[in-house]
Amino acid sequence: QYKWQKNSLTYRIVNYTPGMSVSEVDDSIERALQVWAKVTPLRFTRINSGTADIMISFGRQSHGDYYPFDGPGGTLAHAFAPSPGIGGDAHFDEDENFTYRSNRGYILFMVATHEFGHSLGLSHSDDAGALMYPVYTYRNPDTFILPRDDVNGIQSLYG
Ligand SMILES: CC(C)C[C@H](C(=O)NO)C(=O)N[C@@H](CC(N)=O)C(=O)NCc1cccc(N)c1
Ligand SMILES: [Ca+2]
Ligand SMILES: [Zn+2]
Ligand SMILES: [Zn+2]
Repeated sequence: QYKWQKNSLTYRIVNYTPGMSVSEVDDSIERALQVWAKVTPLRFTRINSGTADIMISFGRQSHGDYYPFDGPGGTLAHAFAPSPGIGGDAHFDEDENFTYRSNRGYILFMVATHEFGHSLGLSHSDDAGALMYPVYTYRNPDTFILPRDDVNGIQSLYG
């Protein structure tokens, strides 16, 4: 299964990161999902208990799957391609400095939008301007526009 077979998906923010307020994390996650919803028929509904399609959590080092994080730097987060169970889930490396807007540290909104691309079935792009390019580059979250390569990628799956 390489994509979701339904357009209505649930998500749950399982825990939070100390460096940001609850509302900043909630807003970053919601806006990241909306980036993809805007260019597809996908719709995201938040639940606050039970198992969602997309379970979102922060963890460090070994955190319950076979892909332990690596401390500050290196891997910032990872997400699993669509499938039952862990598919769709997004994990963020607690040892990173995630921020709401400042360019010191990693903008959670940007990292989350990238990770949710994976959660929806996208792999990395070799287009250096793409959000799905493997390496993080700072972009102003207030003026962010989803690059054409990413729009084409997601619409080839859900257009
Ligand atoms: C092999 C993967 C587990 C690497 C991992 C990733 O791609 N996660 O989706 C990751 O954290 N990659 C780093 C690469 C790095 N350390 O620069 C990254 O920044 N990914 C998040 C990201 C966020 C926003 C934009 C882009 N292009 C990439
Ligand atoms: Ca790391
Ligand atoms: Zn993980
Ligand atoms: Zn990635």
